Amino acid sequence: MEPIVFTPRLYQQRYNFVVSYVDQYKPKKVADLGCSNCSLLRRLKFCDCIEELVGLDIDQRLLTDKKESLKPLLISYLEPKKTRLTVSLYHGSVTEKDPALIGFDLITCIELIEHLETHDLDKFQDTLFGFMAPHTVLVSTPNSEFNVLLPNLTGFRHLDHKFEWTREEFQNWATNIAQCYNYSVEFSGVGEPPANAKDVGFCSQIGIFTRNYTESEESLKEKREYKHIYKKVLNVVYPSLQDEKYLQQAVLKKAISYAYNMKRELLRRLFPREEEEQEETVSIEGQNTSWLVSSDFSHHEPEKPAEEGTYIEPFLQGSTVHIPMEILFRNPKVKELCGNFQVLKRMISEDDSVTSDENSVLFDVDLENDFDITGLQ
Ligand SMILES: C[S@@+](CC[C@H](N)C(=O)[O-])C[C@H]1O[C@@H](n2cnc3c(N)ncnc32)[C@H](O)[C@@H]1O
Ligand SMILES: [Mg+2]
Repeated sequence: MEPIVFTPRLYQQRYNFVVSYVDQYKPKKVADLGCSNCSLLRRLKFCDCIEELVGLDIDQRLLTDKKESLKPLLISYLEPKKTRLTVSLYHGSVTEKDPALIGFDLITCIELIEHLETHDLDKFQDTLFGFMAPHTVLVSTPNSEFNVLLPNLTGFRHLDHKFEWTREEFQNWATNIAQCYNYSVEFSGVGEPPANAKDVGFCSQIGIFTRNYTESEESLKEKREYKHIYKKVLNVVYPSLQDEKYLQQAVLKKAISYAYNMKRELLRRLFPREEEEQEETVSIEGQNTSWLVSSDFSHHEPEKPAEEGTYIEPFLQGSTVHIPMEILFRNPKVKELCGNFQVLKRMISEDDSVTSDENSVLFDVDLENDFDITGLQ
């Protein structure tokens, strides 16, 4: 029998299933039970909707080894997300009740249940559906009917599996739970069988449980009072635009590079290099060329005064280029980040790396050396 090759790999298809669910339903609080080497968590941390991401596993060594991989990368500091993301890892058992896992929108259990002994499975289902009671649960487990297609397989797919269920067995288990804990359940899967063996079903079967009720504040309050028994292995808050420090960095990066480009454009227009001047003249032949400003910089005045003392065009005064803040606020990204003009003004004026007066960002220009204003260059 030919070995079956899944593309993408089967485990990736399971993760893709979860990520597609997250993309579609945008849960904010997500936990992965039996998170193992944290591979799924590493993918989920890029989902912008998630604000709290938690992993739980009974294997402490694995969590300790992998926790570094969940810390923010340099890019997270350079491009902070809009929402604040907290990532935590806990060492503990899915059979134990701990308030750290209540109030979640989504809890995933990917290839976990078949690793639990029957008495632990009973405790687990009460902990998950009765205590944690998230809005949605995704459970994946092997479909034993698919095993006939796996060459050389004797027994279970993994040495640590305590059972492998047919579709009927899994669906009976899931339907009973749904009834008992007031959830609805639907079934799906990943790992398509080959065309000539469609009747065996997916290689991994998946149950999607959705809670039918809204949990009361009173019930949540009661659960919050349970003793904490999981051991925290990691708790890290990602940089985000919710933090003033990172918001200011992002605003400055956008606003100052925009201001810098305007400065360059203004100087290019005031002091065109010979070849550029010719190019510009050729390209706009037959059109009005009066904007090609004279290089007599000392007499260059701002074009349109807005209110008294405020100018809405960049201008050169002496050897300083003024880029009025109103112009910076016209940049859509700057506007989106700041929300209002006063925030932009405050962020720019508070930062020591930017020279500004009340109304403008200022750039000093070395006119003699950088531009041919004397005709000697
Ligand atoms: C097959 S691995 C699943 C890995 C991961 N979910 C994935 O899809 O890549 C099963 C994981 O469940 C964990 N596990 C087993 N029993 C557990 C328990 N009682 N509580 C928490 N985790 C448990 C194991 O340590 C292991 O990391
Ligand atoms: Mg397994």
